[in-house]
Amino acid sequence: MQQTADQQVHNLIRGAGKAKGESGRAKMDIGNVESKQISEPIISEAQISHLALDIGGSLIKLVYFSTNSDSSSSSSSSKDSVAVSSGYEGRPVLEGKLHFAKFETAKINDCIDFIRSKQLRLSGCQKHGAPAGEKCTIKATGGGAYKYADLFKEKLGICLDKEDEMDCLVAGSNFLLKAVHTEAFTYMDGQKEFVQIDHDDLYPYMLVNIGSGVSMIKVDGPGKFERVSGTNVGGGTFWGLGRLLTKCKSFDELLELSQRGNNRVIDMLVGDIYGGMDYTKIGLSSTTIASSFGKAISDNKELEDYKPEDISRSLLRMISNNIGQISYLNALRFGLKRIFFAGFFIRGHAYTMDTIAVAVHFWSKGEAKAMFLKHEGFLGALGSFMSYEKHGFLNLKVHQLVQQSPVDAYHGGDKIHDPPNRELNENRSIDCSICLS
Ligand SMILES: Nc1ncnc2c1ncn2[C@@H]1O[C@H](COP(=O)(O)OP(=O)(O)O)[C@@H](O)[C@H]1O
Ligand SMILES: CC(C)(COP(=O)(O)O)[C@@H](O)C(=O)NCCC(=O)O
Repeated sequence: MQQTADQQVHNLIRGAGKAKGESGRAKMDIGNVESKQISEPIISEAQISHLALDIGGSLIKLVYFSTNSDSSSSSSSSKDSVAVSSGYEGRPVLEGKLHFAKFETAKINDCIDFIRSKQLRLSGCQKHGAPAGEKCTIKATGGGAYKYADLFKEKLGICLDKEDEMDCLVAGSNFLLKAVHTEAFTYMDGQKEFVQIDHDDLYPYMLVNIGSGVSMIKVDGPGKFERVSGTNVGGGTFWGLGRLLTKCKSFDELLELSQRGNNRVIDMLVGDIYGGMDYTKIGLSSTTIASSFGKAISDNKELEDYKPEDISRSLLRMISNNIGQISYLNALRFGLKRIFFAGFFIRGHAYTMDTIAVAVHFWSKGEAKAMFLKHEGFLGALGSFMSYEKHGFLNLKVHQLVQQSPVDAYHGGDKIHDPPNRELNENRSIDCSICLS
Protein backbone atom coordinates (compact mmCIF):
# COMPACT_ATOMS: atom_id res chain seq x y z
CA MET A 1 0.00 0.00 0.00
CA GLN A 2 1.30 3.41 -0.92
CA GLN A 3 2.16 5.62 2.04
CA THR A 4 1.88 9.36 2.14
CA ALA A 5 5.10 11.30 2.68
CA ASP A 6 3.98 12.16 6.17
CA GLN A 7 3.37 8.53 6.93
CA GLN A 8 6.81 7.79 5.60
CA VAL A 9 8.26 10.42 7.86
CA HIS A 10 6.29 9.14 10.79
CA ASN A 11 7.09 5.52 10.13
CA LEU A 12 10.64 5.90 9.11
CA ILE A 13 11.88 2.45 9.55
CA ARG A 14 10.56 -0.92 10.45
CA GLY A 15 12.74 -3.76 11.48
CA ALA A 16 13.72 -5.33 14.72
CA GLY A 17 10.73 -4.03 16.57
CA LYS A 18 8.51 -6.51 14.82
CA ALA A 19 10.72 -9.35 15.80
CA LYS A 20 9.87 -11.89 18.43
CA GLY A 21 9.21 -10.27 21.77
CA GLU A 22 9.35 -6.76 20.36
CA SER A 23 6.20 -5.58 18.77
CA GLY A 24 6.54 -1.92 19.53
CA ARG A 25 6.97 1.27 17.72
CA ALA A 26 9.94 3.51 17.78
CA LYS A 27 10.38 7.17 17.30
CA MET A 28 13.28 9.28 16.17
CA ASP A 29 14.43 12.74 17.10
CA ILE A 30 16.53 14.09 14.33
CA GLY A 31 19.09 16.63 15.28
CA ASN A 32 22.67 17.41 14.70
CA VAL A 33 23.96 16.13 11.43
CA GLU A 34 27.51 15.09 10.69
CA SER A 35 29.15 13.47 7.71
CA LYS A 36 32.43 11.70 7.85
CA GLN A 37 34.61 9.88 5.41
CA ILE A 38 34.98 7.08 7.83
CA SER A 39 37.85 4.76 8.07
CA GLU A 40 37.92 4.68 11.87
CA PRO A 41 34.94 3.79 14.03
CA ILE A 42 33.35 6.94 15.39
CA ILE A 43 31.32 5.23 18.06
CA SER A 44 32.39 3.41 21.13
CA GLU A 45 30.40 1.23 23.45
CA ALA A 46 27.31 1.68 21.38
CA GLN A 47 25.07 -0.86 19.80
CA ILE A 48 24.86 -0.50 16.09
CA SER A 49 21.95 -1.75 14.14
CA HIS A 50 19.89 -1.22 11.04
CA LEU A 51 22.55 -0.74 8.47
CA ALA A 52 21.66 0.15 4.91
CA LEU A 53 23.90 0.59 1.89
CA ASP A 54 23.99 2.44 -1.38
CA ILE A 55 26.75 1.01 -3.53
CA GLY A 56 27.30 3.39 -6.41
CA GLY A 57 29.71 3.61 -9.32
CA SER A 58 32.15 5.74 -7.31
CA LEU A 59 31.22 5.58 -3.64
CA ILE A 60 29.59 3.27 -1.13
CA LYS A 61 27.32 5.10 1.27
CA LEU A 62 26.26 3.63 4.62
CA VAL A 63 23.52 4.73 6.96
CA TYR A 64 23.19 3.03 10.33
CA PHE A 65 21.58 3.54 13.68
CA SER A 66 23.46 3.36 16.95
CA THR A 67 22.26 3.70 20.48
CA ASN A 68 24.00 6.11 22.83
CA SER A 69 25.63 4.52 25.82
CA ASP A 70 26.03 7.74 27.72
CA SER A 71 22.91 9.78 27.23
CA SER A 72 22.07 11.88 30.26
CA SER A 73 18.47 12.32 29.26
CA SER A 74 17.50 8.86 30.32
CA SER A 75 17.13 6.53 33.20
CA SER A 76 19.86 4.31 31.75
CA SER A 77 18.20 1.10 32.72
CA SER A 78 18.91 -1.08 29.74
CA LYS A 79 20.63 -4.40 30.24
CA ASP A 80 23.06 -3.37 27.53
CA SER A 81 23.84 -0.12 29.34
CA VAL A 82 22.17 1.73 26.55
CA ALA A 83 20.41 4.96 27.44
CA VAL A 84 16.76 4.21 27.95
CA SER A 85 14.01 6.51 29.01
CA SER A 86 10.28 6.24 28.86
CA GLY A 87 8.81 9.22 27.26
CA TYR A 88 6.61 8.15 24.42
CA GLU A 89 3.29 6.59 25.27
CA GLY A 90 5.02 4.96 28.22
CA ARG A 91 7.31 2.94 25.99
CA PRO A 92 11.06 2.67 26.44
CA VAL A 93 13.05 5.05 24.33
CA LEU A 94 16.53 4.33 23.05
CA GLU A 95 18.56 7.42 22.49
CA GLY A 96 20.74 7.19 19.47
CA LYS A 97 21.99 8.52 16.20
CA LEU A 98 21.76 7.90 12.53
CA HIS A 99 25.28 7.80 11.18
CA PHE A 100 26.53 8.39 7.71
CA ALA A 101 29.72 7.00 6.24
CA LYS A 102 31.22 6.60 2.83
CA PHE A 103 33.95 4.60 1.15
CA GLU A 104 35.31 4.52 -2.35
CA THR A 105 33.69 1.67 -4.24
CA ALA A 106 37.11 0.71 -5.55
CA LYS A 107 38.07 0.10 -1.91
CA ILE A 108 35.08 -2.03 -1.08
CA ASN A 109 37.20 -4.21 1.19
CA ASP A 110 37.65 -1.23 3.53
CA CYS A 111 33.90 -0.97 3.74
CA ILE A 112 33.58 -4.68 4.45
CA ASP A 113 36.26 -4.42 7.16
CA PHE A 114 34.43 -1.46 8.65
CA ILE A 115 31.18 -3.36 8.85
CA ARG A 116 32.98 -6.33 10.34
CA SER A 117 34.87 -4.13 12.82
CA LYS A 118 31.65 -2.68 14.06
CA GLN A 119 30.35 -6.14 14.89
CA LEU A 120 27.04 -4.79 13.90
CA ARG A 121 24.17 -6.03 15.92
CA LEU A 122 22.16 -6.14 12.80
CA SER A 123 18.68 -5.90 14.19
CA GLY A 124 17.44 -5.01 10.76
CA CYS A 125 19.42 -7.90 9.47
CA GLN A 126 18.66 -10.78 11.75
CA LYS A 127 15.48 -10.74 13.68
CA HIS A 128 15.77 -10.91 17.45
CA GLY A 129 15.00 -14.38 18.62
CA ALA A 130 15.52 -15.85 15.19
CA PRO A 131 17.35 -19.15 15.20
CA ALA A 132 21.10 -18.85 14.78
CA GLY A 133 22.05 -19.41 11.20
CA GLU A 134 18.92 -17.79 9.84
CA LYS A 135 19.72 -15.82 6.73
CA CYS A 136 21.10 -12.38 7.57
CA THR A 137 20.07 -9.63 5.18
CA ILE A 138 20.64 -5.93 4.96
CA LYS A 139 19.05 -3.40 2.66
CA ALA A 140 21.16 -2.25 -0.23
CA THR A 141 20.62 -0.14 -3.30
CA GLY A 142 22.72 1.06 -6.24
CA GLY A 143 24.30 -1.04 -8.95
CA GLY A 144 26.78 -2.49 -6.48
CA ALA A 145 23.98 -4.22 -4.61
CA TYR A 146 23.89 -6.54 -7.62
CA LYS A 147 27.56 -6.47 -8.53
CA TYR A 148 28.90 -7.16 -5.04
CA ALA A 149 26.17 -9.39 -3.64
CA ASP A 150 28.41 -12.46 -3.75
CA LEU A 151 31.29 -10.60 -2.10
CA PHE A 152 29.12 -9.58 0.87
CA LYS A 153 27.86 -13.12 1.19
CA GLU A 154 31.31 -14.58 1.02
CA LYS A 155 33.10 -12.10 3.31
CA LEU A 156 30.40 -11.23 5.83
CA GLY A 157 27.78 -13.90 5.36
CA ILE A 158 25.28 -11.15 4.66
CA CYS A 159 22.68 -11.22 1.88
CA LEU A 160 21.96 -7.89 0.26
CA ASP A 161 18.25 -7.25 0.01
CA LYS A 162 18.06 -5.11 -3.12
CA GLU A 163 16.03 -1.94 -3.33
CA ASP A 164 15.58 0.06 -6.51
CA GLU A 165 17.99 2.99 -6.77
CA MET A 166 15.47 5.55 -8.04
CA ASP A 167 12.88 4.52 -5.41
CA CYS A 168 15.51 5.03 -2.74
CA LEU A 169 16.71 8.40 -4.05
CA VAL A 170 13.16 9.73 -4.07
CA ALA A 171 12.30 8.27 -0.66
CA GLY A 172 15.48 9.74 0.81
CA SER A 173 14.86 13.12 -0.77
CA ASN A 174 11.21 13.32 0.33
CA PHE A 175 12.16 12.28 3.82
CA LEU A 176 14.93 14.83 4.20
CA LEU A 177 12.92 17.67 2.72
CA LYS A 178 10.08 16.96 5.10
CA ALA A 179 11.95 15.92 8.19
CA VAL A 180 15.07 18.00 8.42
CA HIS A 181 14.47 21.63 9.11
CA THR A 182 17.58 23.02 7.47
CA GLU A 183 18.04 20.50 4.67
CA ALA A 184 17.56 22.56 1.52
CA PHE A 185 19.41 25.72 0.67
CA THR A 186 20.24 28.00 -2.20
CA TYR A 187 23.76 29.10 -2.97
CA MET A 188 24.66 32.14 -4.99
CA ASP A 189 27.62 34.53 -4.90
CA GLY A 190 29.03 32.81 -1.84
CA GLN A 191 25.78 33.23 0.03
CA LYS A 192 24.02 30.20 1.43
CA GLU A 193 20.39 30.55 2.40
CA PHE A 194 18.35 27.74 3.91
CA VAL A 195 14.93 27.37 2.40
CA GLN A 196 11.98 26.38 4.53
CA ILE A 197 9.95 23.73 2.78
CA ASP A 198 6.19 23.97 2.90
CA HIS A 199 5.13 20.35 3.41
CA ASP A 200 1.87 21.01 1.63
CA ASP A 201 3.58 22.52 -1.35
CA LEU A 202 6.56 20.29 -1.96
CA TYR A 203 5.44 18.53 -5.14
CA PRO A 204 6.14 18.48 -7.98
CA TYR A 205 9.86 19.09 -8.04
CA MET A 206 12.86 18.02 -10.04
CA LEU A 207 15.52 15.94 -8.32
CA VAL A 208 18.88 15.88 -10.03
CA ASN A 209 21.22 13.31 -8.58
CA ILE A 210 24.81 13.91 -9.64
CA GLY A 211 26.70 10.77 -8.85
CA SER A 212 29.05 9.04 -11.29
CA GLY A 213 26.37 9.77 -13.88
CA VAL A 214 23.37 12.04 -13.56
CA SER A 215 19.70 11.15 -13.12
CA MET A 216 16.92 13.70 -13.46
CA ILE A 217 13.75 12.68 -11.72
CA LYS A 218 10.40 14.43 -11.71
CA VAL A 219 8.92 13.83 -8.27
CA ASP A 220 5.16 14.13 -7.94
CA GLY A 221 4.64 12.68 -4.49
CA PRO A 222 5.74 9.91 -2.14
CA GLY A 223 6.68 7.01 -4.38
CA LYS A 224 5.32 8.90 -7.38
CA PHE A 225 8.06 9.85 -9.77
CA GLU A 226 9.47 9.46 -13.24
CA ARG A 227 13.12 9.51 -14.29
CA VAL A 228 12.74 11.94 -17.15
CA SER A 229 16.33 12.28 -18.23
CA GLY A 230 19.96 11.82 -17.40
CA THR A 231 23.42 12.51 -18.67
CA ASN A 232 26.58 10.50 -18.71
CA VAL A 233 28.60 13.66 -18.13
CA GLY A 234 28.62 13.70 -14.35
CA GLY A 235 30.76 13.32 -11.26
CA GLY A 236 32.63 10.34 -12.67
CA THR A 237 33.52 12.42 -15.72
CA PHE A 238 34.92 15.24 -13.59
CA TRP A 239 36.93 12.95 -11.39
CA GLY A 240 38.02 10.62 -14.21
CA LEU A 241 39.08 13.31 -16.67
CA GLY A 242 40.45 15.47 -13.88
CA ARG A 243 42.63 12.66 -12.60
CA LEU A 244 44.04 12.00 -16.06
CA LEU A 245 44.65 15.65 -16.84
CA THR A 246 46.05 16.81 -13.51
CA LYS A 247 47.51 13.65 -11.96
CA CYS A 248 45.59 14.44 -8.79
CA LYS A 249 45.51 11.63 -6.28
CA SER A 250 42.13 12.34 -4.73
CA PHE A 251 38.82 13.92 -5.58
CA ASP A 252 39.17 16.46 -2.81
CA GLU A 253 42.61 17.44 -4.06
CA LEU A 254 41.13 18.03 -7.51
CA LEU A 255 38.39 20.19 -6.00
CA GLU A 256 40.92 22.06 -3.92
CA LEU A 257 43.01 22.76 -7.01
CA SER A 258 39.99 24.23 -8.77
CA GLN A 259 39.70 26.85 -6.06
CA ARG A 260 43.05 28.30 -7.04
CA GLY A 261 42.56 28.06 -10.79
CA ASN A 262 41.51 30.46 -13.51
CA ASN A 263 39.31 28.92 -16.19
CA ARG A 264 39.89 31.82 -18.58
CA VAL A 265 43.37 30.52 -19.27
CA ILE A 266 41.86 27.55 -21.09
CA ASP A 267 38.26 28.44 -21.88
CA MET A 268 37.53 30.42 -25.01
CA LEU A 269 35.37 33.40 -24.11
CA VAL A 270 32.96 35.33 -26.32
CA GLY A 271 35.41 38.23 -26.03
CA ASP A 272 38.23 36.05 -27.36
CA ILE A 273 36.17 35.50 -30.49
CA TYR A 274 34.67 38.98 -30.77
CA GLY A 275 37.83 40.98 -30.21
CA GLY A 276 37.02 41.80 -26.60
CA MET A 277 33.45 42.88 -27.33
CA ASP A 278 30.11 41.61 -26.06
CA TYR A 279 27.81 39.91 -28.56
CA THR A 280 24.93 42.04 -27.38
CA LYS A 281 22.47 41.09 -30.10
CA ILE A 282 22.10 37.60 -28.64
CA GLY A 283 22.72 38.66 -25.07
CA LEU A 284 26.21 37.30 -24.58
CA SER A 285 28.76 39.30 -22.64
CA SER A 286 32.41 39.21 -23.59
CA THR A 287 33.16 37.17 -20.45
CA THR A 288 30.69 34.39 -21.24
CA ILE A 289 32.41 31.09 -21.97
CA ALA A 290 31.93 30.48 -25.68
CA SER A 291 33.78 27.18 -25.70
CA SER A 292 35.06 25.25 -22.70
CA PHE A 293 38.72 24.30 -23.20
CA GLY A 294 38.53 26.15 -26.54
CA LYS A 295 41.75 28.11 -26.03
CA ALA A 296 43.71 24.89 -26.05
CA ILE A 297 43.08 24.68 -29.81
CA SER A 298 45.20 27.65 -30.67
CA ASP A 299 47.50 28.25 -27.73
CA ASN A 300 50.10 25.95 -29.18
CA LYS A 301 50.64 24.53 -25.73
CA GLU A 302 50.90 21.01 -24.45
CA LEU A 303 49.07 19.65 -21.44
CA GLU A 304 52.02 20.22 -19.15
CA ASP A 305 52.09 23.92 -20.13
CA TYR A 306 48.75 24.41 -18.35
CA LYS A 307 48.50 24.65 -14.62
CA PRO A 308 46.52 21.77 -13.05
CA GLU A 309 44.61 24.43 -11.09
CA ASP A 310 43.33 26.03 -14.31
CA ILE A 311 42.45 22.67 -15.87
CA SER A 312 40.54 21.62 -12.79
CA ARG A 313 38.60 24.86 -12.69
CA SER A 314 37.66 24.71 -16.39
CA LEU A 315 36.58 21.12 -16.06
CA LEU A 316 34.51 21.73 -12.96
CA ARG A 317 32.86 24.73 -14.52
CA MET A 318 32.14 22.92 -17.79
CA ILE A 319 30.51 19.95 -16.11
CA SER A 320 28.59 21.91 -13.49
CA ASN A 321 27.30 24.37 -16.05
CA ASN A 322 26.27 21.60 -18.40
CA ILE A 323 24.36 19.76 -15.68
CA GLY A 324 22.66 22.99 -14.58
CA GLN A 325 21.58 23.72 -18.13
CA ILE A 326 20.28 20.23 -18.92
CA SER A 327 18.47 20.14 -15.60
CA TYR A 328 16.72 23.38 -16.29
CA LEU A 329 15.73 22.31 -19.80
CA ASN A 330 14.17 19.19 -18.34
CA ALA A 331 12.44 21.15 -15.61
CA LEU A 332 11.07 23.40 -18.34
CA ARG A 333 9.57 20.40 -20.16
CA PHE A 334 7.37 19.78 -17.14
CA GLY A 335 6.94 23.32 -15.87
CA LEU A 336 8.94 22.66 -12.71
CA LYS A 337 10.36 25.69 -10.95
CA ARG A 338 12.21 23.99 -8.13
CA ILE A 339 15.23 21.85 -8.85
CA PHE A 340 17.00 20.05 -6.01
CA PHE A 341 20.55 18.96 -6.72
CA ALA A 342 22.04 16.06 -4.81
CA GLY A 343 24.81 13.49 -5.16
CA PHE A 344 28.38 13.51 -3.95
CA PHE A 345 29.71 15.36 -6.97
CA ILE A 346 28.50 18.53 -5.26
CA ARG A 347 30.43 17.92 -2.07
CA GLY A 348 29.18 21.19 -0.60
CA HIS A 349 31.69 22.90 -2.87
CA ALA A 350 31.09 26.60 -3.38
CA TYR A 351 32.19 26.88 -7.00
CA THR A 352 30.24 23.80 -8.06
CA MET A 353 27.04 25.06 -6.44
CA ASP A 354 27.54 28.58 -7.67
CA THR A 355 28.05 27.40 -11.26
CA ILE A 356 24.98 25.16 -11.19
CA ALA A 357 22.88 27.91 -9.62
CA VAL A 358 24.05 30.50 -12.14
CA ALA A 359 23.31 28.14 -15.04
CA VAL A 360 19.77 27.53 -13.79
CA HIS A 361 19.26 31.22 -13.16
CA PHE A 362 20.68 32.23 -16.55
CA TRP A 363 18.78 29.73 -18.68
CA SER A 364 15.51 30.21 -16.82
CA LYS A 365 15.90 33.99 -16.82
CA GLY A 366 15.51 33.87 -13.07
CA GLU A 367 12.31 31.77 -13.18
CA ALA A 368 13.69 28.54 -11.76
CA LYS A 369 15.74 27.99 -8.66
CA ALA A 370 18.57 25.59 -7.92
CA MET A 371 18.54 24.19 -4.41
CA PHE A 372 21.02 21.92 -2.70
CA LEU A 373 20.66 19.36 0.05
CA LYS A 374 22.77 19.13 3.16
CA HIS A 375 22.81 15.33 3.00
CA GLU A 376 23.53 15.52 -0.73
CA GLY A 377 25.18 12.12 -1.19
CA PHE A 378 23.12 10.04 1.20
CA LEU A 379 19.68 10.11 -0.38
CA GLY A 380 19.90 6.61 -1.79
CA ALA A 381 21.32 5.13 1.40
CA LEU A 382 18.64 6.83 3.49
CA GLY A 383 15.96 5.57 1.15
CA SER A 384 17.42 2.11 1.45
CA PHE A 385 17.41 2.46 5.25
CA MET A 386 13.80 3.58 5.20
CA SER A 387 12.82 0.56 3.19
CA TYR A 388 13.14 -1.56 6.35
CA GLU A 389 9.90 0.10 7.30
CA LYS A 390 8.27 -0.85 4.03
CA HIS A 391 9.08 -4.49 4.57
CA GLY A 392 7.93 -4.63 8.16
CA PHE A 393 11.27 -5.42 9.76
CA LEU A 394 11.34 -2.51 12.09
CA ASN A 395 8.77 -0.44 13.74
CA LEU A 396 10.31 2.90 14.39
CA LYS A 397 8.49 6.14 14.41
CA VAL A 398 9.72 9.62 13.83
CA HIS A 399 8.80 11.49 16.93
CA GLN A 400 10.28 14.90 16.70
CA LEU A 401 12.90 16.50 14.56
CA VAL A 402 15.36 18.71 16.28
CA GLN A 403 17.75 19.69 13.56
CA GLN A 404 20.42 21.75 15.21
CA SER A 405 21.27 24.82 13.22
CA PRO A 406 24.88 25.82 12.93
CA VAL A 407 25.75 27.83 16.00
CA ASP A 408 26.48 30.93 14.05
CA ALA A 409 23.51 30.76 11.71
CA TYR A 410 21.02 33.51 11.90
CA HIS A 411 17.33 32.99 11.22
CA GLY A 412 15.34 35.62 9.43
CA GLY A 413 11.99 35.36 7.65
CA ASP A 414 11.57 32.05 5.94
CA LYS A 415 15.24 31.88 5.13
CA ILE A 416 18.15 31.11 7.36
CA HIS A 417 21.36 32.79 6.38
CA ASP A 418 24.70 31.22 6.97
CA PRO A 419 28.02 32.96 6.80
CA PRO A 420 29.62 32.54 3.39
CA ASN A 421 32.29 29.92 2.81
CA ARG A 422 31.15 27.84 5.70
CA GLU A 423 32.26 24.23 5.42
CA LEU A 424 29.00 22.71 4.31
CA ASN A 425 29.89 19.15 5.08
CA GLU A 426 30.17 19.68 8.80
CA ASN A 427 27.86 18.41 11.47
CA ARG A 428 26.15 15.58 9.75
CA SER A 429 24.87 12.88 12.01
CA ILE A 430 21.28 12.68 13.03
CA ASP A 431 20.31 12.37 16.67
CA CYS A 432 17.48 9.94 17.09
CA SER A 433 15.52 8.28 19.77
CA ILE A 434 13.84 5.00 19.12
CA CYS A 435 10.81 4.02 21.07
CA LEU A 436 10.40 0.30 21.53
CA SER A 437 7.68 -1.59 23.28
N1 LIG B 1 36.07 10.88 -1.94
C1 LIG B 1 35.58 10.78 -3.17
N2 LIG B 1 36.05 9.85 -4.02
C2 LIG B 1 35.56 9.74 -5.25
N3 LIG B 1 34.60 10.54 -5.75
C3 LIG B 1 34.10 11.48 -4.98
C4 LIG B 1 34.55 11.65 -3.65
N4 LIG B 1 33.84 12.65 -3.10
C5 LIG B 1 33.00 13.10 -4.04
N5 LIG B 1 33.15 12.41 -5.19
C6 LIG B 1 32.37 12.69 -6.41
O1 LIG B 1 31.13 12.09 -6.21
C7 LIG B 1 30.80 11.23 -7.29
C8 LIG B 1 30.03 10.06 -6.78
O2 LIG B 1 28.84 10.53 -6.22
P1 LIG B 1 27.78 9.55 -5.61
O3 LIG B 1 26.55 10.37 -5.33
O4 LIG B 1 28.36 8.82 -4.47
O5 LIG B 1 27.50 8.61 -6.83
P2 LIG B 1 27.68 7.03 -7.07
O6 LIG B 1 26.43 6.47 -6.46
O7 LIG B 1 27.72 6.92 -8.55
O8 LIG B 1 28.91 6.56 -6.40
C9 LIG B 1 32.14 10.86 -7.89
O9 LIG B 1 32.01 10.48 -9.25
C10 LIG B 1 32.92 12.13 -7.71
O10 LIG B 1 32.63 13.05 -8.70
C1 LIG C 1 23.24 4.47 -14.22
C2 LIG C 1 23.07 5.41 -13.04
C3 LIG C 1 21.61 5.49 -12.66
C4 LIG C 1 23.87 4.81 -11.85
O1 LIG C 1 23.82 5.70 -10.74
P1 LIG C 1 25.19 6.28 -10.06
O2 LIG C 1 26.00 5.12 -9.58
O3 LIG C 1 25.92 7.08 -11.09
O4 LIG C 1 24.72 7.14 -8.93
C5 LIG C 1 23.64 6.81 -13.36
O5 LIG C 1 24.99 6.73 -13.57
C6 LIG C 1 22.99 7.53 -14.54
O6 LIG C 1 21.86 7.91 -14.46
N1 LIG C 1 23.75 7.73 -15.63
C7 LIG C 1 23.32 8.51 -16.78
C8 LIG C 1 22.85 7.59 -17.86
C9 LIG C 1 22.09 8.36 -18.91
O7 LIG C 1 20.93 8.70 -18.69
O8 LIG C 1 22.66 8.67 -19.95
